[in-house]
Amino acid sequence: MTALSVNLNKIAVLRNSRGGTEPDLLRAASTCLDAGAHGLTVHPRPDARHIRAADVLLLGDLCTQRGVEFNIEGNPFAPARTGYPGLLALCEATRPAQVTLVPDGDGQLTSDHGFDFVRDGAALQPLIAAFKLLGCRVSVFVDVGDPHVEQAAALGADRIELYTGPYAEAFATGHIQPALAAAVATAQRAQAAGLGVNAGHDLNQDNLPVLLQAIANVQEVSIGHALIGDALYAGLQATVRAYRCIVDRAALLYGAGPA
Ligand SMILES: CC(=O)[C@@H](O)[C@H](O)COP(=O)(O)O
Ligand SMILES: NCC(=O)COP(=O)(O)O
Repeated sequence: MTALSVNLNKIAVLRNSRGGTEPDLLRAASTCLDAGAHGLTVHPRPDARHIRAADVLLLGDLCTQRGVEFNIEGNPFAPARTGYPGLLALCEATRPAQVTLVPDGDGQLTSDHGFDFVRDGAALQPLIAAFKLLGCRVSVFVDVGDPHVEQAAALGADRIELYTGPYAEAFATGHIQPALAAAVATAQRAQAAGLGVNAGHDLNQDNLPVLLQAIANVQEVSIGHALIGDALYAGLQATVRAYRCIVDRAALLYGAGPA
């Protein structure tokens, strides 16, 4: 079975836009778990643009209480700075079930590529070992078509996360087959090397079923952007009705009647 881990970054984006505490991240997280999510994902960025270090601690506690998987994503090479203690320190404090290593830079709008194992392998190896010493399963972000995907196993990783952004883009344009076939081939090579396969980035209700049909044994998908967007559409009607009830009732009680 494929586990669904909900990425909460976008809830934090909305919260931070007003500088307060709403929408409440823990309430959103609990709602996701109540609805059946198998786990929670966060990708705290060093610039603290959405998830902050304090959020990671609280969500880690929630996952422990609820007995579900917590997945922290981030760049293991990004140095600590004010407001960001570094990925290893965050994992030391929260002991997530899984850490997903992603080679993203500060200037990136979002994650947009996997590791270059030839360039980064030697530096990654001791870091992977350090995360495993903390008891974390280690997954590494990998490009579809990476010719060195087996290196992830040699470096000590347990899983790869297939970067599905290009697949999602191909799906949206209707030219699915080459991107899908490449994703299947990379997943199969990883599995043959003994790695588990996770997948994520820009997955949605349209492209996810096709991916899961094509790739056997995807162990986890982490989904945030589309899922939180869908939640807005799914909830807007009921929410507007609720506010409309309030203004109509007020008009009846205190004003000239409903508009
Ligand atoms: C690794 C990955 O694909 C996701 O974590 C994605 O990067 C979400 O991060 P943002 O929400 O910051 O775009
Ligand atoms: N690892 C991918 C993830 O957590 C969510 O990516 P997205 O659905 O926000 O693109």
